[in-house]
Amino acid sequence: MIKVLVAGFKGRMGTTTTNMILENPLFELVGVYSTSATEKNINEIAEYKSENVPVFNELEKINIKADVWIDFTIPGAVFENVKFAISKHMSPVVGTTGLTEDNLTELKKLSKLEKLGGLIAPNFGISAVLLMQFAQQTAKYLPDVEIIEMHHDKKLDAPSGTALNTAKLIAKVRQPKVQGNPNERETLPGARGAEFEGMRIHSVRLPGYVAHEQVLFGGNGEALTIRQDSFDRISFMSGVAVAVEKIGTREELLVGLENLL
Ligand SMILES: NC(=O)C1=CN([C@@H]2O[C@H](COP(=O)(O)OP(=O)(O)OC[C@H]3O[C@@H](n4cnc5c(N)ncnc54)[C@H](O)[C@@H]3O)[C@@H](O)[C@H]2O)C=CC1
Ligand SMILES: O=C(O)C1=N[C@H](C(=O)O)C[C@H](O)C1
Repeated sequence: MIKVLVAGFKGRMGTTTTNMILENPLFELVGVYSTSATEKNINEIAEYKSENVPVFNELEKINIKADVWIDFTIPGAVFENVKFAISKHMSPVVGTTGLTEDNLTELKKLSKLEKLGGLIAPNFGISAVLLMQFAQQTAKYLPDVEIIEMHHDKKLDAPSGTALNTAKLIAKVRQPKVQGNPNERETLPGARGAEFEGMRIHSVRLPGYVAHEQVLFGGNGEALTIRQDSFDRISFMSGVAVAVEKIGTREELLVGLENLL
């Protein structure tokens, strides 16, 4: 069985992930971590009363060994968490957003030194992975593009990791260009959204939403819109399970679930 630790286990994604790990016969939950936890064992939580899994609320006090460290925490914590996991030879499987390019470079270096597989996935949902691939393909032919991401109103970061990654993938293949009227002027600041390499990214936050993205392409007298919707956090779980199963066969840190599919 693959031994798993879930960091951020009390959060929206952490709870769904903890349940998935407990239900999957290939996985064994050997520890959970959250800085906000007050319990010593997960069985103090009514929903998990028949389980026996230690709870940690400080990184340095984590004294168990897992094969895989799953991280769904917060942008401000993920870098230190992943460095810790790698130093203890636990393969990181990370959904938390907010890692910078410099962070990624350092984590890749550490994984290589440790000869340890790991995955950072901006999105574990297959619909989002496909959307990013289709968008990258489309941008070769329709370079005028705007991205709209829509999320629940508890989300901390904007734009979403998925939207930023979509823009990065598109930027790799499209001719650099600044879109819109060169003389355009915002009469309300922010009206044109965030700018990434000439593309605009718009972030919507509303109750009732989970995670959604539209990529809009415009051409001469035509347009193409690509959209994906995660209506439920269960949509991310098959991607997380694939990553946990396969990451032990790798010896480097990968970015993007498509590398394991
Ligand atoms: N890659 C993907 O497919 C997905 C990624 N996400 C990302 O995952 C992250 C978590 O999202 P949610 O579960 O919605 O957030 P959440 O706010 O519900 O959960 C975060 C949890 O982390 C805990 N936490 C805070 N600091 C911590 C630390 N230093 N160490 C351990 N735990 C800590 C909090 O107490 C909280 O319980 C976000 O960055 C989000 O963008 C969310 C959904 C899918
Ligand atoms: O915070 C979320 O909910 C999500 N975060 C990730 C992101 O920022 O792209 C993945 C998904 O969009 C859900």
